[in-house]
Formats: sequence, C-alpha cells, structure tokens
Amino acid sequence: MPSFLSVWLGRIGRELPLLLGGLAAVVLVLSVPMSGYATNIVMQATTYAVAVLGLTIVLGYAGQITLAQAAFFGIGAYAVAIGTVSLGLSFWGGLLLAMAASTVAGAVLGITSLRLGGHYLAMITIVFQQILSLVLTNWIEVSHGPDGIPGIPRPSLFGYTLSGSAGYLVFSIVCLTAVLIFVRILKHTRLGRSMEAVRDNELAASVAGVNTYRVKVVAFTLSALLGGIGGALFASGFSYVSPDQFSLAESIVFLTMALLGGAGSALGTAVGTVLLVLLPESLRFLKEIYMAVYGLSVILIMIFMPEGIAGFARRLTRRLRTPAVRPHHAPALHLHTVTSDHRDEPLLVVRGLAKHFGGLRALNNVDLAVRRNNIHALIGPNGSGKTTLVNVLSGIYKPTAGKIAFADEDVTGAAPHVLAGLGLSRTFQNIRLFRSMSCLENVMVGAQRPGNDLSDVHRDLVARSLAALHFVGMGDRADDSVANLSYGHQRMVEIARALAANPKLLLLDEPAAGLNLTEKQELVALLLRMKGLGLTILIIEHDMPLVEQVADSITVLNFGERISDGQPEAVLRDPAVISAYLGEGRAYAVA
Ligand SMILES: Nc1ncnc2c1ncn2[C@@H]1O[C@H](COP(=O)(O)OP(=O)(O)OP(=O)(O)O)[C@@H](O)[C@H]1O
Repeated sequence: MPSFLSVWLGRIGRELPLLLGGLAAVVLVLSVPMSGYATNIVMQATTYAVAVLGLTIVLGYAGQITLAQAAFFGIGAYAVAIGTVSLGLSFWGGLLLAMAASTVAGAVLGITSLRLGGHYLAMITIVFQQILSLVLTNWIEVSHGPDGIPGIPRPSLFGYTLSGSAGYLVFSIVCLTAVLIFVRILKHTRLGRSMEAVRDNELAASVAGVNTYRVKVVAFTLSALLGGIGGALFASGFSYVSPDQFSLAESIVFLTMALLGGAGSALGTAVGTVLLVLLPESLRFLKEIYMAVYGLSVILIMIFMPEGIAGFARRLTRRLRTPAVRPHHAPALHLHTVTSDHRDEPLLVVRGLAKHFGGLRALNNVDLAVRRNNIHALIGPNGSGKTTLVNVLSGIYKPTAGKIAFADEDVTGAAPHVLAGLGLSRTFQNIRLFRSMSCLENVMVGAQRPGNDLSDVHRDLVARSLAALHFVGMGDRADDSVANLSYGHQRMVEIARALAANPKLLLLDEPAAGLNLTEKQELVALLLRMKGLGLTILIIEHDMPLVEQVADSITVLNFGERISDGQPEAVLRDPAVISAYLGEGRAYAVA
C-alpha cells in the first residue's frame, strides 16, 4: 500500500473525537434556533478558520511567514462571486474556480519568492496583498470596484438548496471538520515531517534529503488553496463580497488568530480563530473602549501563552499522556553492504578541488579518494579547510574548481538533497537536530530520504528508524524530545538520523567534540560496528588517539592544501604532518 495512504487510513481512526465534535456542532446548529446575527458570527468563524488553517501549514509546520492569507481568501471569494454572478456558473463551478485560482496564485507567488527566506518573504507577501487590494478596488469591469458583488448564490446538494442559514452553516461546519482533519493528519505524513524539518533546521533538512525549496512551495500552495476554499465558503455564505473584506489588516488578523491558537496545532488554530471572532462581539457592551479591551486581551493572552493556546494546553496535559508502546527487542539495522570483491575500491574520488571565499583560498587543488568499507580520517590544524571540504562534498558549498565523483557518478555541484538521495549522509560539528521533534521523528526524516530502499510503508519507516536508534544505544529514548537530551545523546541521535538513511558514505564532522572519555570509547566502538556492517566513513577529528584506533587511511590538510595522505603509520610519521599539526613527540593537538 502506498505510504501516504497507509498513514491517512491509520490516522483517520484517531480523529474520531474530532468527527464526533463536528457532528455535535451540526446537531446543535440544527436543534437550537439562532438569530441571524449569531448565525453570521458562527459562519464568519467557520469560514475564517478554514483559511487560517492554511497558516498552520505554511507558518506552523513549514515556518514561513506570510502576510497574504487574506489575499488568497479574497481570490477564492471573488472567484466564486465572479464565477456565479458574472459567468453564470453554479456554486460548485465557482468553488472549483476558486480552488484553481488560489492554488495557481499561491504556486506562482511561492515559486518566485520562496528562495528568499524570513522577512523578505513577509515583505513580498505584503506587497502581493496590497496589489490584490488595489486590483479588486480598481478593476471595476471585473470586480465591480468598491461596490463589491452582491447576490452570490448558495450551493445545491443532492437536489436540496442550502439557502437557509442553518443548512449552509452545517455545510460550512462539515467543510471545516474535513479541512481540520486533513491538516492534522498532514503533520504525520512524510511531507508534514519534511515541512517541520525545514522549519526547525533548513540546512540539516536539506542534507537529510529534503528538497527544502519544493517543500516550502508545496506548503505555501496548500495554504493558499485553503485560503481560497475559506474565501469561497465565506462569499457564498454572506452572498456579498467587497475589497475591504480582504485587506492587509485582515491578513494580520488571520496571522494573529493562528499565533494566538498556536500556529503548529490545527486544533489550536481553529480555536484561536473562533476566539478572535467571538471576543470582539462579546465585548461590544463595553461600547467606546471595547476595541482597547479587545487589543489588551490579545496582548495578555500572547504574553502568558507564548506558544498559543495549543502550547498552553499541551503543557497542562503532558503528564496525562500515555507513552507509546515500543518493542523491547532491538530490531536489526541493515546497512548498505559492500560485497568483498568491491571492498577497498574508491567510492568517493575528488580531483583538484578548490573553494575560495573572495580572496581566501579555503581549499586549493585537493585530491582525495575514500575507499569502500574504509574509515578515512581527515585531519589538520584549525582553519585548514576540513569542514569546508565536507561542506563541498555534501553540496552545501559549490566548489570553485575541481571534480567530485561519488559511486562512479559525477556529482560536482549537486544540491545537498540530491547527494543525500544518492546515499551520502552527514553529521555536523555543531549538532543540527530538529529541536521541536522527538528522537524518533528526527531519525524518520533521515530514513525517508528519496532512494532509501524501504518498502514504501510508514511502518517500515518507523521500524528502520527504531533500528537506527537502537544501534546507537538510544532505542529507549525514541519518544523523548531531542531538546531534553544531553549533548552526547544528541550526537548519537544525529548519527542515527544519518544511519537510518542507509547511506553509502557517512561524513562525520568532529563527532567526538564535547564527549567525555567514556562517550569517546563508545564512539570508537560504534564506528567499528558501523564499519563491520559494511559502511564507508569519512571522519573529521582532532582526537588523535581516536583516529589511531579507527582510521584505515588519513588525509591531512594545512592552509587548504593536502600535505599528506595514506596509511596511518606513514602519515603520522610524515615530517610535514608533525611540523604542521602533530608537533614533535606527537603531542596531539586537541581543538
Ligand atoms: N562561509 C565562509 N565564508 C568565508 N570564509 C569561510 C567560510 N567557511 C569557512 N571559511 C574560512 O575557511 C577556512 C577554513 O575553515 P574550516 O572551517 O573549513 O576549517 P577547519 O579545518 O574545519 O577548522 P576547525 O578544525 O577549526 O573546524 C577558515 O579560514 C575559515 O574562516
């Protein structure tokens, strides 16, 4: 069964409480008579919530700030208005138009702007929002200008027109429940995990095999689509649209709703939306000062609940949660095995590699050959170019000159996620984990890299990730948040994430840094066990006793140039290495 289908089917059962909640809301709407005013408030909350759930995806999951959600909401609303009133389409035709228009607008804006991150993206979305407002106000022949478009029809369903408010409200609640469940389940899919990995640490996500740009574009487009659906429901519900309903101010309100509820939680976002629609209405009795009290309430909630209502609720219920049941036995980890006839053949071949930063030659004319099933150490003084070399090999930096061949394929200048897909995994000198995720989720991002020969089912992904965690001695911490781990344990999780990807080559950048003596001995044993399973390892390390225990060959860099290369016995006796790095009497330099 395809992985995504098994995840969706497996998760849908867990959403039963939400389905029942939706059903209860429907029963309530049908059984309790509501005034027109109350109906409008609930309809506004419901349709807004659909649009704001888009922000859960793009901001909460993928960490991208957008201030154009009201623009996509407006595109959806106007598409239904123009489709039904001007073009004579049915509501359903208008809805399809709204979905298509918001998706295309989101994809185009995402593709063109998501290479820029952070505040640049926020600025571009503000500009887009302002342009849309101007177009809606001034393109009178199409949008009817500031007067807006009245008379938008409501849909028919199975021959029954939802013209009554209660019927349409039920329809909106059903739509909201479906969107809510979709967004909640999305979090647990490969795509959702990739989004969260991008949010937590984009660089680590890319070397773990996530195409970060594509994931951001998909998140942005999905968010725009939900904005469009929300807008379509809103337009048909209120039968009227005008440009002032979709202004920048509205986008800021949407953002506040998401942040107030807790952007990373779909349920929290929905609660935040309902609260911010109801709060000003419930404060109207305060007359002139009601807006001031409203603003103050929002500020106070944000100060005392910085992670939003969802984060606050999570903290309250932490102790009540039951831990997941995991198998006690350690599942076996299968790695990329090298047959004995290929052992010692070159896996990675680097020729004439150079990397210049302006006038600084961090690497100059470096040659390197890493042989299969070998542990190859890269040593040299601080600033000699070791990390730069690993950054070039893993695609983070483009080389200035030279060629890199990996598994007989020219990979010079390839992107990090492409190299990860070919079987190149790495860890970082400064540990880079996805800090909001558990150990298991971190490792699953590694395991789900493209090209990893898992039979494509979620269960296998979990099994392989648990096997990798057990292999590094972290099996019993699978469900712990990585943020609560000691430094040494975080290193082990990072190695497990790389191992779960079933790499052909593992690049380790100073894995012993920050470890105590016992942990270093455990690392030596781990390195030898990994080699025993057939893995090829390139390790940067300053700890020379460790290097001596594990290395089959050593390359030494100094001022960006290779000064020695070969078997450890010869390299460590090389006068050039002793003078540049080891010192007389082999007093090992420790970083
Ligand atoms: N992004 C960058 N921009 C400019 N200079 C850089 C950049 N990255 C590295 N360098 C420079 O390149 C040189 C090599 O640095 P690198 O980090 O590769 O050394 P290293 O051998 O890994 O050192 P260490 O053992 O201290 O980690 C240094 O002079 C460093 O300042």
